[in-house]
Amino acid sequence: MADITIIENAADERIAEWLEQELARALAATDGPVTITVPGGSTPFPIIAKLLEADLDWSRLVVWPGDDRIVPEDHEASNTGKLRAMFEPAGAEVVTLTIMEQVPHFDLAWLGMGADGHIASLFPNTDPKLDEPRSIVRLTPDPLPPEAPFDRISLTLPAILDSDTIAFVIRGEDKRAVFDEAAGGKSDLPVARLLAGATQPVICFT
Ligand SMILES: O=C1O[C@H](COP(=O)(O)O)[C@@H](O)[C@H](O)[C@H]1O
Repeated sequence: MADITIIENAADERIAEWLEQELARALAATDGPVTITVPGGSTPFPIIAKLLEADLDWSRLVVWPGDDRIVPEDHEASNTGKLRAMFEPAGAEVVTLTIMEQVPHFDLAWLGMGADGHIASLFPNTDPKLDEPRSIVRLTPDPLPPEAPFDRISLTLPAILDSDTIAFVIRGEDKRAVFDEAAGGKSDLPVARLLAGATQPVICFT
């Protein structure tokens, strides 16, 4: 079972500071690129806005959306479009998630979670597996989430787990209960399957 550290009631500034430290450490450890995957939805963007105030060598950061909705990048539901609009002016690269991409090892895998226990776009109905041979898959959530009722593209569990550290931001009591059950091995939701396969440190900001 994963080694999970929970940081309670973390404000966006606190999470951005932690991300800055992680990125600074990774950048200092190499002359090459530092590669992270980040979530979409709504939770991460105010945190990313704070993070981008940091004085880092953004030109060496490669950002992979962990998932996206199958919509044009200028659609309001596009995770990639929002990430590109934020990270690219700072000098970072934002990858377009397609099933043709070769997914690298991530210095950091940052995840959100839905109240249904989905992570990235690995929804419960899609039965994500730890031994999935593909790194990126296209999926249809069922039921379609009303806030973003679109087909999806997503990193798979093995692709997310190929990372040095996993960080979650889980806001709200309903999500927290789902996360705690998963962390305790008491559910079989996608988040529980990921945690069951995690051998790296996991930090969860609530
Ligand atoms: O649809 C999605 O939802 C999850 C959770 O989003 P949140 O706004 O409730 O935190 C997100 O992690 C995922 O990337 C996104 O596509």
